[in-house]
Amino acid sequence: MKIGVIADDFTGASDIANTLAKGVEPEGGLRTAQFTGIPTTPADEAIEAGVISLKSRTAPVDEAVANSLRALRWLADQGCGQFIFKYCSTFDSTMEGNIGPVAEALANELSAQKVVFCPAFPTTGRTVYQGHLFVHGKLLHESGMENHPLTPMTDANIRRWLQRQTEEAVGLVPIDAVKQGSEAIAAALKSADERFVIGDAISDEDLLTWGETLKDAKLITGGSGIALGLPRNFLRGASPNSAGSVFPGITGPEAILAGSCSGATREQIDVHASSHPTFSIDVSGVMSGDVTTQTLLEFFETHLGQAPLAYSSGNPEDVRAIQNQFGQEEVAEKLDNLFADTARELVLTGCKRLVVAGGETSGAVAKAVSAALGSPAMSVGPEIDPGVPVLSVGKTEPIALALKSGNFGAPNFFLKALRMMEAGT
Ligand SMILES: Nc1ncnc2c1ncn2[C@@H]1O[C@H](COP(=O)(O)OP(=O)(O)OP(=O)(O)O)[C@@H](O)[C@H]1O
Ligand SMILES: O=C(O)[C@@H](O)C(=O)CO
Repeated sequence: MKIGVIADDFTGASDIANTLAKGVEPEGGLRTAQFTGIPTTPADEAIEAGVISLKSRTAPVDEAVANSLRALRWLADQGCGQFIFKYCSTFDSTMEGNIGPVAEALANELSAQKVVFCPAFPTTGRTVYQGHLFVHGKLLHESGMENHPLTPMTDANIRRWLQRQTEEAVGLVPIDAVKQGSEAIAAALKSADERFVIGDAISDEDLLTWGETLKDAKLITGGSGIALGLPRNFLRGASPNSAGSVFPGITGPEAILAGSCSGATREQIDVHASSHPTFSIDVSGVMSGDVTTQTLLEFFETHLGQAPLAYSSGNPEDVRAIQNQFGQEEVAEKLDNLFADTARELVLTGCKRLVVAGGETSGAVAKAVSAALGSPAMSVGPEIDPGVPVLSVGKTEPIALALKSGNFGAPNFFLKALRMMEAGT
């Protein structure tokens, strides 16, 4: 393995696995596998990029650090020489962490002198300018992310935000240096007094320049965009890598589960609901035990073949009200368990295509599904929408899985995902 990625959630892992598998023309991408948690056995030797999906974004700091270090050590054992700590393109974290403490631990373990932080992902509207994060041109804290149920982002100045989470001083490589090219970035990095440095980037071209600059960096941190230019560092001069280009279609029973409360997911639910059966999960009912896995399974069974969708997603006021009544962690845990148990039962009873929306929700579901199928490795198939590939899990009778980050995907994402799973490449 050449590149090892430690991703702090499952949709983020899928996102960067997609980027590494796709690469850019003419070189193409790397043979990439996404793992559910930290594998206990060595990886297939043909894999060039390994992405470990953790559920560490909102875990207690100590747990996030310990698991990230374990992941790093496993990836190092597989031969990786370069490591990426992948977090959200909206820098999802709290005042305490987990981005700062995890990055510190990884940097210390690798004795990395300079560590770049670049969440930019321009294709999905995330850009970093003068250390400020924008989402589709709006400052992060005015983009809707200020209402996130678990990690409300209330400051677009990510240099200041990261500084709250770490003892290391945090600097900036501004866009002027990036636009001048790789040598100017390298010089700016060298002359920066700080060990941690926010990297500006407002276009894919900027990210490719960063990729070239970071050719020999041991540790890089960011969104999936920062990986855009990395495969070509390994593949330049070789024939185009077509390893990931064949993905057999998977047909059969389908289900859609949405736990994300983001604006994009709620719009996708509305679009889907206009012509497909949907089940709105009553969260108070889940808390009281009136709504159970069985309730959801009955809904899916009744609507098999019609692209049925069950969702808990609510608007910010409803989410706040329910969290005030029952507690944020209690609600999240109950919903995660509900989605995980439902997914496990669905897969064990023949579901072949499963679409999931939301990072935490996807983590709970993907863990349950790969445990049910006895397979931690998922292979990366075609891209449905930017940042979301089709995955296949299981060796003999694989199922297709899509793990959609809350804010990603076109309004018709759910149907598109089910269709692409059938079509393959
Ligand atoms: N109606 C609801 N009320 C309160 N909390 C909810 C409700 N529906 C879902 N949640 C919780 O909100 C959280 C949503 O997080 P999740 O990571 O799944 O989505 P997201 O944050 O939009 O996605 P991403 O992390 O990919 O951006 C989960 O913990 C989920 O349990
Ligand atoms: O970077 C992103 O926005 C996504 O990959 C993500 O991390 C979603 O949870």
